Amino acid sequence: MATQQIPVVVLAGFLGSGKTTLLNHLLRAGDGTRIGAIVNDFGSIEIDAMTVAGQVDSMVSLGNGCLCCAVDTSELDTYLERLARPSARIDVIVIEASGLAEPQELIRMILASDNDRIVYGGLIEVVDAAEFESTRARHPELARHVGIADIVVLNKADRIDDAARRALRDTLAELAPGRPVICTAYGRIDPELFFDRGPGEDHDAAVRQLSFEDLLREAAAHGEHHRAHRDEHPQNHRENDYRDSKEPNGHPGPNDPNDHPGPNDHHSHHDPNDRSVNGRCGHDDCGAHSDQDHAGHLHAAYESVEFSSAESMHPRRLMDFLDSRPVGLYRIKGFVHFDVPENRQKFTVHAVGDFLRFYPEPWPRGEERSTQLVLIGSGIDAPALRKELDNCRETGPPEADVNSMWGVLRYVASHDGDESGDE
Ligand SMILES: Nc1nc2c(ncn2[C@@H]2O[C@H](COP(=O)(O)OP(=O)(O)OP(=O)(O)O)[C@@H](O)[C@H]2O)c(=O)[nH]1
Repeated sequence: MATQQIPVVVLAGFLGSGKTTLLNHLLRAGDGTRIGAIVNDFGSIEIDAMTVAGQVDSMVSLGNGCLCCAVDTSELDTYLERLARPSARIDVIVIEASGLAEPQELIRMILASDNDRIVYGGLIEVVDAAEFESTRARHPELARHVGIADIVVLNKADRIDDAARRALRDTLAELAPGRPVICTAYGRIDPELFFDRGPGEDHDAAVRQLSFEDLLREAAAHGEHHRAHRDEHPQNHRENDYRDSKEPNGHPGPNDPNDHPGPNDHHSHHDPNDRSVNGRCGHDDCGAHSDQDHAGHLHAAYESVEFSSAESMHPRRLMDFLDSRPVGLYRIKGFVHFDVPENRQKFTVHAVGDFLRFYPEPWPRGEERSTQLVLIGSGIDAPALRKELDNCRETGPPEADVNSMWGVLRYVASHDGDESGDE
């Protein structure tokens, strides 16, 4: 018998636009809505997954590489299956795409799933107010991503002035006609706009948080294994097979679309009916349906470099590296360990274009101090970047003193938006 289906919302947006920040806000402000998060990192060190894992128990990570290019979607199917299991009592599943993913490919995967407990819940496209126009000049396909969104979040509104904000709103309204454009700072949106469903009456507060370990245990109890799943459900794993939507009117859209322009809105831009007979998503402008043809995908032009070090980093040498980073190196994220008196916290670092911030916090109990960085860019020299970072390590007795921290401390900002850093 049909039960209410769980909406699967795709959270997309270019590198560093604020997807993880928004997701963490939803997880904190969800007001009892049980959110299952699936995080897709581009680099093999899963920085986003680590950040989100601190906020939510029901989180699974699809690391390394763009999910949109997965020829074998069984991993996604497996995770959707786990999160949608009635015992998980999840109200909504959010997939945070990598900053280079093609959202229409993710949508296609969700629509193609034969899991009848889930339903595609809409695309939220996060736009970096400070970077959008220059990024769009380099990647015109971003306009297409905005064009297929159900809700556009104009994030980092704090970084531009009123006139620029008005101009951007107009541009986005043109790119996504009829779709709501919501201006935010630090992704602080009203969760009601995204999630139609509050917790059901049968939701016992005591069991509200189900840990990922619980999900794994449950999976083990069911003898579930990635391969087993594939063997059991070979129909899930056809390659280049675009099935029709399982349920043409599958959107739950419990909200009155006139009340809440949420992604589950019946007027969603992605009505499953809006698909041609071969099951493709039906958008003329999608242009990237072949699993082999990713030349037009954003990530085709980008590569990621991972760097890890058990040794502490010399702050001045690291700042020299960051200050002289090549233009193509658009995104850096990770954690840095400095062995400097009074500065031995975990320094989370984010660079997005010219933007650079450090966020010092105590190291979580039991977490080994180390530096882990992911660098993402276009036309970058990976071996040279790794070598430069290697040179920032303190391989002998720590040389850095408090004074050498000044360069770093100039860029310290708190997570809640205290913008004290220089640019
Ligand atoms: N000033 C400002 N900074 C923001 C805002 N939202 C996010 N940031 C900062 O932007 C940086 C990147 O944010 P993330 O949430 O990690 O961005 P993302 O889209 O998940 O990044 P990728 O997954 O790498 O694509 C972090 O330093 C955030 O603190 C905002 O509204 N204003």
